[in-house]
Amino acid sequence: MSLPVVALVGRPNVGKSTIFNRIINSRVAIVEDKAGVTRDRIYARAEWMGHEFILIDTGGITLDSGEIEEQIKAQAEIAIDEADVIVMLGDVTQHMTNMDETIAKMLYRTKKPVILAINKADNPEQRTDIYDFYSLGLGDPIPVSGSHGTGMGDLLDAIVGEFGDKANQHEDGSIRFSVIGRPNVGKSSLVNAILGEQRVIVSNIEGTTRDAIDTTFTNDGQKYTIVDTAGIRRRGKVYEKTEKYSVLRAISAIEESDITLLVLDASTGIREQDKHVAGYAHDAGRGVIIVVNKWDLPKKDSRSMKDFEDTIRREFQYLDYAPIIFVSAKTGQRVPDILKLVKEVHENQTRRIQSSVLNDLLLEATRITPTPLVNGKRLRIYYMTQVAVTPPTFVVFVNDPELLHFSYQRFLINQLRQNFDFVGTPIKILARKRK
Ligand SMILES: Nc1nc2c(ncn2[C@@H]2O[C@H](COP(=O)(O)OP(=O)(O)OP(=O)(O)O)[C@@H](O)[C@H]2O)c(=O)[nH]1
Ligand SMILES: Nc1nc2c(ncn2[C@@H]2O[C@H](COP(=O)(O)OP(=O)(O)OP(=O)(O)O)[C@@H](O)[C@H]2O)c(=O)[nH]1
Repeated sequence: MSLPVVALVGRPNVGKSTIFNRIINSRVAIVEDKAGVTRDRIYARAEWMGHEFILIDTGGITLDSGEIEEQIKAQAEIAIDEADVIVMLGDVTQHMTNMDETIAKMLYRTKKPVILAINKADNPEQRTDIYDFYSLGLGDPIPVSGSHGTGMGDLLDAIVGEFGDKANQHEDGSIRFSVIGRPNVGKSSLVNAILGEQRVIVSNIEGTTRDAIDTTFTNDGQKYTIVDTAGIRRRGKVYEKTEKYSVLRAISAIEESDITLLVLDASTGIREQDKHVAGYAHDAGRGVIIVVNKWDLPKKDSRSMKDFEDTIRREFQYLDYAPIIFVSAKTGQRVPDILKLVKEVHENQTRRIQSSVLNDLLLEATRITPTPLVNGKRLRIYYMTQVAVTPPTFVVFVNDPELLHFSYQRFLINQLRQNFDFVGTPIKILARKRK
């Protein structure tokens, strides 16, 4: 479930974003760039030889003010705090600089694996020039050329070679959820309100590699883990005030959870930044619950809740599956219902439907709404089966996958939602050609 995080660091202009884009583009097929969701280019999922990971370009996270020196120090700190593997980039055309030494010195402090890659080694002579960089004391430098793409395989092999067995870390039967939202919506207050009623089993356990703090407790016989409360309780570093960093923090919390609570503030309404955070929650394919906090504040009448709900549905159309709950961390109103909802969504996202039942549904659905005719060719659906949970993923075997357009896919998803409880979870449909 949780993916390893790889961070790129290096002084300005060494080619971090070029290398970043190279690594991303090596697996274009997996990127799902959804329209309407703002993408931050500092973060992406990547894949090499079957190993999936998260790549961060720390160069994209800059402080509002500060000298270059301070900027790169903050970037190196982010890598040290967030990553499982750090890649330090140098530039062979500029040789080794004082700034490279400064970064290297910071990286000595970490126990995490550091890989040294030297960029702009575009030709054989330059590839021998990289040996200067041995004196950084970070091991064998790997020559790469972001613009030509050479050496990328060696770099990626070295990166994935450092991944431990991270995927099997969280198999303790607990439902993992994260609490995300823009600053000041009341995330910490909510976490405290939820925890206030619980007997916390384990708290403040440092993540194995990341500098994250998870909290585990049992409620009504079910174990829960709140992921990454470190990101919620400020640790007081300068870069934590930057928006890109808080987005990054939210993203790693989402990636490590089954369910994400997206917190909105009833007293301020929906802001642009809420939409960015919501987009990431949706993209990850996990369960989502929209929590409208500070419900004690607005003046209310019988329509207030419905009105707010309508606004949410309009602003976050892609989150149409997410239930909405109105709470107050301050008064405790409906706070106990949050965990009930988390448990329910978890049941839904792990729900498995038998193929025979699915095919009865398919028969009925295609009877009500016949499959479309596309350029004179009719889509034929032969069979449907569930292949995965979290999120529930269904494969439909068809005569021609190109004929299964978004609207009919949408129709099938709606049929599934009408017949089974999938509240809180996205549903994926994949088309395969029947042989
Ligand atoms: N010759 C050569 N130029 C490169 C290579 N990779 C990147 N460059 C160039 O180096 C410059 C800086 O590249 P970026 O990827 O923007 O560098 P960066 O480290 O992200 O820079 P900051 O955003 O300032 O941190 C650009 O002009 C690139 O075209 C390479 O492999 N060979
Ligand atoms: N009236 C009211 N105030 C609340 C409620 N929840 C939180 N607040 C207040 O809102 C402010 C922000 O709450 P926090 O819990 O610190 O918010 P946060 O989202 O963790 O903030 P950041 O750490 O900045 O991301 C504080 O002054 C809280 O007392 C609520 O339900 N009702």
